[in-house]
Amino acid sequence: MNKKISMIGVPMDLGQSRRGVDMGPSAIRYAGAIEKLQELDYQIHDLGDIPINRPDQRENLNNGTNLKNLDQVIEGNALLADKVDKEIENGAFPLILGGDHSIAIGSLAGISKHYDNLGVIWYDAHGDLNTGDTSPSGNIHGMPLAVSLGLGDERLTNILGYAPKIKPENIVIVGARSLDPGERELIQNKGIRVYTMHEVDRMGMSNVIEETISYLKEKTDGVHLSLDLDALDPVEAPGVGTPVLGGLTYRESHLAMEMLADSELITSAEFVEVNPILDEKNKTGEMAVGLMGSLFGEKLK
Ligand SMILES: NC(=[NH2+])NCCC[C@H](N)C(=O)O
Ligand SMILES: [Mn+2]
Ligand SMILES: [Mn+2]
Repeated sequence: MNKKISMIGVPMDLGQSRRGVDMGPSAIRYAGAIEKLQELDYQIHDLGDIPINRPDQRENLNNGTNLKNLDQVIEGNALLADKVDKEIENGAFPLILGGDHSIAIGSLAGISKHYDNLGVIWYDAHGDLNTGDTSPSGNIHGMPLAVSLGLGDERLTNILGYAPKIKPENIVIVGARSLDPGERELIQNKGIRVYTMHEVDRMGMSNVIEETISYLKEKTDGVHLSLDLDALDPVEAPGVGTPVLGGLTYRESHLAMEMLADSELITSAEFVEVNPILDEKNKTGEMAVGLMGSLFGEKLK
């Protein structure tokens, strides 16, 4: 793995409706992310947080659409995309801390520029494959994967001036258990590979990740891990804004991260949706750091 990591916080909470997820980057740092990675011999450059324009009085600048806070989400993601782009150019591994999942729009915009066939592992209870037309909520954090496929509002899909960012056959979703009708249709039509909780239960995480690795290995030249903490079961990881029962365990997730570390496939990553206001003593932030450790090669022997 690239030993040079650039850490970028994105205190974004405008892609959804619950306050507090803007404190996610602080919670993850406070749980010891930098120390953990230093212990593993990485050289960490913490770039601090991207400034997010969050007026106290939420104006809901929808810009004539049903997408909540569209203007501010675009603004924040454009800044993030630029920063990520530059860090990769400098030879660093971008490690992005959220913030709600809408920030994957900016991450992927900045990352994918550098690859012909970027793979994406979307570790999430949700598909985040909605567009303005299919979204039940208007929350942009339910749309970043669709946006990255080039679907939805052009101001989102076109960040950094190109689209699409990724190809459907280069995506693997793991842990899904809440998919809206429009998302299911898209998965079918585009042939996106999804391991729902049903497959995880039947096959076991070990086989799921083994298949994921061999599926992506052949055709990608880099793989981004987008890890939404709500992939984990909310009994274990309560600090998330859109919890869904029946999720992945912390142990299972560790195994997944360890196998990904061994594969040496991952070239960028983000940890999103940690909401310390909804958490219990920063437990979810600590889990994010624990999983990060495994992803970056932490071993007991
Ligand atoms: N990143 C997330 N937690 N996304 C939750 C999305 C929930 C729902 N599918 C929606 O579109 O509103
Ligand atoms: Mn989710
Ligand atoms: Mn998500």
